[in-house]
Amino acid sequence: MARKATIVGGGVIGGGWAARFLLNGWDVAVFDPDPEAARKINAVLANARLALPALSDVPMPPEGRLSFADTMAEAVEGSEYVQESVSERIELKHKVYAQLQQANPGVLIGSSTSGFKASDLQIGSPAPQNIIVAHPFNPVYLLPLSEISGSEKNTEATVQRTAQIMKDIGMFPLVIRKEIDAFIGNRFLEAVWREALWMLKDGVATTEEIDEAIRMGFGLRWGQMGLFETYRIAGGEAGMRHFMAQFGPALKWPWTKLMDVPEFNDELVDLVANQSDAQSGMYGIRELERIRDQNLVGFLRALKERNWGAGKVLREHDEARAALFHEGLDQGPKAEPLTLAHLQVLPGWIDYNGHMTESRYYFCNSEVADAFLRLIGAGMDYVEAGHSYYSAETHIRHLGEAKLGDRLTGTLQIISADEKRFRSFVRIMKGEELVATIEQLCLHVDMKAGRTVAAAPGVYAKLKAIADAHAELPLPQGAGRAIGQKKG
Ligand SMILES: NC(=O)C1=CN([C@@H]2O[C@H](COP(=O)(O)OP(=O)(O)OC[C@H]3O[C@@H](n4cnc5c(N)ncnc54)[C@H](O)[C@@H]3O)[C@@H](O)[C@H]2O)C=CC1
Ligand SMILES: C[N+](C)(C)CC(=O)CC(=O)[O-]
Repeated sequence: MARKATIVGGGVIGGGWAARFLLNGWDVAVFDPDPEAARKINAVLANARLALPALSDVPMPPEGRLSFADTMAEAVEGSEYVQESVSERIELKHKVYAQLQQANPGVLIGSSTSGFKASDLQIGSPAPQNIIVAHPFNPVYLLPLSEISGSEKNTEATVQRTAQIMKDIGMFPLVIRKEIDAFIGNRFLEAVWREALWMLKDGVATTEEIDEAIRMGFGLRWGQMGLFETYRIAGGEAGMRHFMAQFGPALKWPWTKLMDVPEFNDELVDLVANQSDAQSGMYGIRELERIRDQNLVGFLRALKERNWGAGKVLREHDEARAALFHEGLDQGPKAEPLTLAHLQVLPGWIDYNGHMTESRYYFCNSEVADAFLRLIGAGMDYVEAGHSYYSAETHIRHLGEAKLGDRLTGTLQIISADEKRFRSFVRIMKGEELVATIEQLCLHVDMKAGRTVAAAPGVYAKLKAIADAHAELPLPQGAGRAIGQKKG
């Protein structure tokens, strides 16, 4: 049965949380008295469906069920976790916790608050130990950070449970070691924000110039290394100590107006809002969200390739999902093709013809073949020890169409095998429909010597057992075929 999360407050952040939980397979019940809430959440969800699955080639679990509740009690019934995302008003948050805890006394409540401490949120609660901060960053469905901040009333077990829930939905829980207003991220962002407002107010720069200064330069650095690792490199070979020696004195120079705040009045609001309209008003907000999401997906995927920073979190989440997805795939030799992969057609797999692009058929075959190699004991350990199977020849037949979101299954039949090679026949199925077949000859190679050799006895024994079982099957239709062309 799917796990259930409750989202109270379905605005910008609640919508993002709902999308993250749903796309990770949780059922989600939303409570928000705003009559527009369902429309807004569905708009966020539509963008999230385009973006989140595109981070990975590992399929997401089946999407959870989204429901909108008429009361908070209904929303929280049977729920494992509540993410409170109502407006940033402490008395409103207190009111919400009172209702939630009355309806479901033991439920764990994480707050999206941008700055209230857990001990502020817990005031007046009969069960303060169950209220904790889980502060996300927008867009919640793409950015992994969730700052977990508890008070002395929270037990370590509660902190760890919240952190585990965040991990389960692909986030990076950063447990804050001391209670402070605004945690780490917003304390930092607030400093940057104040400086930006001063520069606007003083006529030093426009909103656009400030954004260019960030996105053309240090913003790119921060996304992958943060502040300290970046400055360590800036110290040259002598590293951080040299950096400190050179730039330490600047702490006393008048570089910043941080100690003061510009007056918050209509004039300042107009200045910022008008310049922002001039800079970006040609895009709708949902359109800007999609642009942002696509940029983030590309950036995050690049980090994942390098297993670095946020990319590492994505990779770990992929591995956890892949393990779940492929659970139970290990199969003994039987006179039937082995079902070895479950795949989902992702946004990046679609070509200009609106269906799965050619190279992904080869990718699907690789997923099936790699699962087969693991099954016979020729996985990564075997490769690292110096032996592997190389593809020598491949023939793909496209028999149907795979479209965005389709779930595909890959089966493999061994047509023939000996110590040095095997010939496989992979079927890519969409339900009962045969979408493609991929026939391949693989050679067993000593990677160092660069030549074919006999497989290790243990590997060959497993391969042979499967090949013997499959010898009872009829030769698949289309096996051994060359490209056919009817004379017209
Ligand atoms: N917008 C942002 O960039 C971020 C906001 N946050 C925090 O997330 C929380 C929500 O902020 P946003 O989503 O930006 O605000 P928002 O204004 O977009 O959404 C707030 C939602 O709460 C709903 N609401 C009001 N009273 C309610 C009640 N009694 N029960 C249920 N729902 C109720 C409103 O109808 C609205 O849909 C705040 O605590 C904020 O500090 C955290 C990270 C980033
Ligand atoms: C502006 N803000 C304080 C609501 C920002 C956040 O809380 C985090 C974010 O997404 O930048």
